[in-house]
Amino acid sequence: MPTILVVAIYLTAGIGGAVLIGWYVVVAARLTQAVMLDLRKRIFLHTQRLSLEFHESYTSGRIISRQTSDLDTIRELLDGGLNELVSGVLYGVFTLVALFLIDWQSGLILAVMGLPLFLLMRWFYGRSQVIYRESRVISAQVIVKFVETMTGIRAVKAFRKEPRNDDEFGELAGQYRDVNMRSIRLFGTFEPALMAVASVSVALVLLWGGGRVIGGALEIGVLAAAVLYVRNFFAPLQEVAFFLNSYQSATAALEKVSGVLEEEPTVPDPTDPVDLWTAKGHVRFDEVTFGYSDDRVILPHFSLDIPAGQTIALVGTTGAGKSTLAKLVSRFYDPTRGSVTLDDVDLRRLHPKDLRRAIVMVTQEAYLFSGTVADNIALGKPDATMDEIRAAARAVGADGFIEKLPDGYDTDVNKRGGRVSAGQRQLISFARAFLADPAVLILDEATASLDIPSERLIQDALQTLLADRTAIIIAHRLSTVAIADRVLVMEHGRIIEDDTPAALIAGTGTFAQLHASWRESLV
Ligand SMILES: Nc1ncnc2c1ncn2[C@@H]1O[C@H](COP(=O)(O)OP(=O)(O)OP(=O)(O)O)[C@@H](O)[C@H]1O
Repeated sequence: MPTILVVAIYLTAGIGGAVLIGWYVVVAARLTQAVMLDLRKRIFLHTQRLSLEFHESYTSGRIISRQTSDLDTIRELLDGGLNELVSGVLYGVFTLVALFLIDWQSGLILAVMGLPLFLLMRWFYGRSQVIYRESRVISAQVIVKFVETMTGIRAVKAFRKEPRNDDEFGELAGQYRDVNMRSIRLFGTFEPALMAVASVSVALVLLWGGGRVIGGALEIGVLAAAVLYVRNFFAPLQEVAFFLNSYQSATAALEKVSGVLEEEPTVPDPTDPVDLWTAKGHVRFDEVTFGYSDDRVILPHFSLDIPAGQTIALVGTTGAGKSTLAKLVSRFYDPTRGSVTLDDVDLRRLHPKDLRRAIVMVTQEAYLFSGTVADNIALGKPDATMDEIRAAARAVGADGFIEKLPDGYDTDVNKRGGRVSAGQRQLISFARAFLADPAVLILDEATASLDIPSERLIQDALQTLLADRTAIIIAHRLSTVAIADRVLVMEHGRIIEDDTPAALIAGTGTFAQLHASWRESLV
């Protein structure tokens, strides 16, 4: 009868254990996936919200490594590490208690051996922290190098940079291998040391217990059980060490991820925004001082008044601060001192929605997102109808080439055959801006990379695009300047000339000289 009872208990425990494990696996997986989903979304939303200043200094490769390898490391801990820790600790505690109950002296020996065990664990924990931090940094550098090379593949090929890149990547990948080897070597030292502590503990229990068995103070069966318990105590510690290993690796990754999540936008949304539903487009710089860093001022005490509806052309030597001025009008950055206003409202107080609707910047790169041509134009007004999209394309003269594309407006811009030229890309981005219909439009060197026929097409498109709105054009080509009402010549963050194109050409200043040499180059 007792045998049947024992067997029944054993069976019940076995089946109960299996059911619990099954349940645990599902619940743990659900929890892990929920945490990962949350983290993944938070990193994306947060990095997208961060200001341009962050993105101009934090390379895209580093952001990618936060989203990929760092998150994977955290997932590995949640996936496997936690149950190892829980089962390891429970197993260890139960074994120790059981050992004390059957023979307290053996239990005491094991408790004393806890000191070298603790020291060993602490050493391992400290070392692995250093190694995994290093590993996260190098792993990010490997991804950065890869992303940078692939993003700049045209420049890489043009300058035959492949061999140098191979060397640099090989060097980084080698460093990554080395740091991984160090973590494996650490484990390789830790495991035998753990086994040595276990063996010494068993030996001590055997020695002390053996003496007592010979003296008749202890039964041989109890000694055998004590030795088994001591061995059992150490067995799950390896699992705990595995946990510590993934824990350290995940902590290093989490440090990196939270570093990004703790970044605050340097251009914060206003707490008490002013509504400006229909902006007129009056832009003013009032005693603005700005620098990207504290030690270098780019725009010193800069003041400028652009009445609504005026078209301004910004001209000047490279590095004069033209793009910086445009970034301040778009509120990609805030001034260090002074203010930039739209219709007399400080941009810092404008509701972000109103700001984005009122001020649009078209950059030289004219980025097209994956999707159709129509999708890309509709970016300017997400709820636009197909008729509005077509009308916008027609207005800037983009409809001709779009209709010739394999699927017209439904052509996927990233698919073969859907690829468009630089000028066509520019026209699509003009159509996008036209549809957005902002009160203020900024064009940053929009025509710099075009050939003459495309440029002419674009000049026509520009005329339509700029009508009835405030426009700031940064142009190196003087042909673009001709359509402006007013030309500003910038140098070292200051305006040195400010007049109509005709008046400046007639004068003897910098612009007149620039214009004269441009005319000569045309002959
Ligand atoms: N993100 C940045 N971080 C630090 N310095 C910057 C940054 N962007 C520009 N600068 C510096 O600010 C100065 C003005 O740059 P800006 O791009 O405004 O000149 P620009 O007149 O538009 O020149 P270009 O005609 O060559 O585009 C330059 O000296 C440049 O080095």
